[in-house]
Amino acid sequence: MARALIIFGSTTGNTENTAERIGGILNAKGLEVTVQNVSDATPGDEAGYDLVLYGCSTWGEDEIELQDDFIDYYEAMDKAALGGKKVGVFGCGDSSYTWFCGAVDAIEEKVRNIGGTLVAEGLKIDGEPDDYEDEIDAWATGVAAA
Ligand SMILES: Cc1cc2nc3c(=O)[nH]c(=O)nc-3n(C[C@H](O)[C@H](O)[C@H](O)COP(=O)(O)O)c2cc1C
Repeated sequence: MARALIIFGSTTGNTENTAERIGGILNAKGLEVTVQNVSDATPGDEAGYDLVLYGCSTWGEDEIELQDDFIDYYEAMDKAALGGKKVGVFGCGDSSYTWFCGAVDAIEEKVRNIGGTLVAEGLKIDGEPDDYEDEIDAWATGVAAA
C-alpha cells in the first residue's frame, strides 16, 4: 500500500482541518496516511513515504511569512528526503493580503530546489476551508492518482 505523509503548520486550525480532510480522501483512495503537525516533524521524516504533502498558512504584512511553527522546518528542509517522491503543497490564506498564500509558493520553490517532484499545482484556499470542500476533495483525489 502506498504511504502518504501530510505535514501541516496552522495557527487557527484552518490548514489543520484542510490537512485532515485531505488525509481522509487519500485514505478512502487506499493510501496509508500519516497527518503530522510540523511542530512534531523533522526534515528526514519523509523517508519511507511515496507521497509527501505540505500544508502551511501565510502570515505577515510587508513580506511573506510562513506560519510560525513551519519556519524552523522550512529553514532545515534541505535535509528533507524528497528525491524521487511525489510532493504537493496546500495552504489557507486571504486574498486581501498582498501575497495571497505566499507560503505555498515559497514551499513549492523549496521543493523544486531540493529535488522533489510537484504532482499538482499548489492548492490555495481563500478564507474558510469549509467553503472549499469540493476544491479540496478534487485536489486530494488528483494527488492520490498522480
Ligand atoms: C496578521 C495576519 C496576517 C496575514 N497575512 C496573510 C498573507 O500575507 N497572505 C495570506 O494569504 N493570508 C494572510 N493572512 C490570512 C491567514 O493566512 C488565514 O487566516 C488562514 O486561514 C490562517 O490559517 P491557519 O488557521 O491554518 O493558520 C493573514 C492573517 C492575519 C491575521
